[in-house]
Amino acid sequence: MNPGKKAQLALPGPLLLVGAGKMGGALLNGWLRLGLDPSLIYVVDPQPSFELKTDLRDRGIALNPASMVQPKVVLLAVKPQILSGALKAVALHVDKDTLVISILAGATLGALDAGLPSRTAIIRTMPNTPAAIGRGVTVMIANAEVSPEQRALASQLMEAVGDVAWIGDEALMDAVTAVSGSGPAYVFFLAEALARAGVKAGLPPELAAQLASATVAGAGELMHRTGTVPETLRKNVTSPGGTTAAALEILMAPDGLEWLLTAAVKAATERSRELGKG
Ligand SMILES: NC(=O)C1=CN([C@@H]2O[C@H](COP(=O)(O)OP(=O)(O)OC[C@H]3O[C@@H](n4cnc5c(N)ncnc54)[C@H](OP(=O)(O)O)[C@@H]3O)[C@@H](O)[C@H]2O)C=CC1
Ligand SMILES: O=C(O)[C@@H]1CCC=N1
Repeated sequence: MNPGKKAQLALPGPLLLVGAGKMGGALLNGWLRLGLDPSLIYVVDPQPSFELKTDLRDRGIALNPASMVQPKVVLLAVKPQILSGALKAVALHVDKDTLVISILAGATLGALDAGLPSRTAIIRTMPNTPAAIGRGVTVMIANAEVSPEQRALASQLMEAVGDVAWIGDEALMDAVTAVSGSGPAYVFFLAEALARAGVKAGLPPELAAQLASATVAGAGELMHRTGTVPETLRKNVTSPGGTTAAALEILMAPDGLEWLLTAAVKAATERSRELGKG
């Protein structure tokens, strides 16, 4: 995380978070870590768990308020399957000065616009859960109603929790979702699978899990901190004729990991397109 961004994180008015689940909660955690004023945050989540209620109360954040000042930003973080119902509720809180930011997989700018008052400023984004620790990456696209100030505000909010990339072609959003939105799950599965492989190679389960988690986390951190491309880092581990080369012969075979990831990303891209069709 860039500590220089911390002091700049401020809102021009209230932010309404609609859906405080895994991703909405991750963004909320990221913003609060950076000192965003909790009194400006309102959360709507119809059936909050005891933990969520307690957590928000302890942080001084209003949950399901009976009334609120018109928000400057509405962050829509519900499941795509309930989009139309959620938009009906959100529309009540939207006026010409409100920026609606959606993080929903598949939900197009057109679909969002159709459920909101005409000429609503909308930004479609795809974040990921490392945002909770300021290490996410978010891809964004704005509709024509978004002002330069609203665009800057959205950048500021998402840059506060990681990297940001703006795109101009919405069709890319499905593949973006498949690579970075879902991507953390692939990496966590790599840690799970590596641990299980270690057990099959004879390691005690606890040690295998420790080694696999520390290796995935350490490798990611090394790439992050050095800024070195992954190919170079991989080659640095691979001694000619050594153990890594023996493993990579399997992983880099035509039907190896890249083949599997290509199929996985294709499946996720197609699923994102399907979600967009409702
Ligand atoms: N998880 C991830 O890594 C990422 C998710 N996304 C997107 O984020 C969105 C949320 O996903 P995720 O956080 O995983 O899902 P969650 O189910 O964890 O979060 C959704 C939250 O919305 C609540 N909710 C249900 N109905 C309403 C409503 N009418 N109004 C307000 N809140 C409501 C749910 O409550 P309850 O549980 O009681 O139903 C839940 O707390 C999805 O659209 C997904 O595509 C995007 C990038 C990454
Ligand atoms: O699995 C999903 O549909 C969401 C979108 C990206 C990550 N989680």
